[in-house]
Amino acid sequence: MSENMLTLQKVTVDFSGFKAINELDFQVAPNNVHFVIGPNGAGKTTLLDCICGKSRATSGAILLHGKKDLTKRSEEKIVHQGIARKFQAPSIFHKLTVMENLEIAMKQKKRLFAMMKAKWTKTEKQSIHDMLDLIDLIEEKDELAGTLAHGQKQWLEIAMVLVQEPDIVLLDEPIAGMSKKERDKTGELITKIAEDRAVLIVEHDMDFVKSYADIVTVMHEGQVLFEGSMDEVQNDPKVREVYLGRKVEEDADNTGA
Ligand SMILES: Nc1ncnc2c1ncn2[C@@H]1O[C@H](COP(=O)(O)OP(=O)(O)OP(=O)(O)O)[C@@H](O)[C@H]1O
Repeated sequence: MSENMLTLQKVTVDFSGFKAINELDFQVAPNNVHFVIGPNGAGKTTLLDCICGKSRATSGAILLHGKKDLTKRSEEKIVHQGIARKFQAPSIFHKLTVMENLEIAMKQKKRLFAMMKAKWTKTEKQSIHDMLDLIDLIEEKDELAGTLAHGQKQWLEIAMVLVQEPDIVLLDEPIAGMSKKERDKTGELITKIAEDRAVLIVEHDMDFVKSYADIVTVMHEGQVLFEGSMDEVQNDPKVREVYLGRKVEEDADNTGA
């Protein structure tokens, strides 16, 4: 059995007495597309925040490859150690080309000394080309990033995360605002990404989760309510009671059904 890549042991995130995450035990295994779902306020974003160092765990440990407790490390250090996050809103440089955006991401990975040498190595050039190929933006490489379609901007940002060669990629609602075609393409991209690393995704769109999940964790009140395949999740009475049952009604209200 493969060793877990990331392990959270009794992690608590306490905001002035309110525990958004409460003694959470949680694992992410390599090569898994791992979704986190749950009602509003369940602690999903806080989970990503404390893994990437944006919020601090008040107690507990976060271990990468069974060692290196990340709870005291800076966000920058955590990225260097192999965990990279893409936030919901794209933060690409609109006035730079697609290629230049990827080059900037690549430079962030290089250490200052290496950066001063300036020239790209053959391997780095190949890596940028592979990324453009992966996100299907080779033809658009010289276009300004600001002119790309919404989905293409999101894929570019995913590629900017990937050139940093993370072991784990964290994604926050990656398909928000996308067309059906863009969603399908994003799902395929995520599946490919997970061939070499783990992908942990917070998502509200259950059809998307169902199509691409290897494993689904349902959170509720800062803890794991249930974990398993999407079929198991959908058939679990506790999950239906606190989340999926309510969600079906909410989604129907939102679409006016
Ligand atoms: N910085 C903060 N200070 C105080 N409370 C916070 C802070 N960040 C989050 N919370 C609270 O922690 C709880 C969990 O929030 P979180 O954003 O992690 O939930 P979520 O599951 O991602 O919800 P949603 O699906 O609505 O995004 C919420 O009650 C939220 O109000």
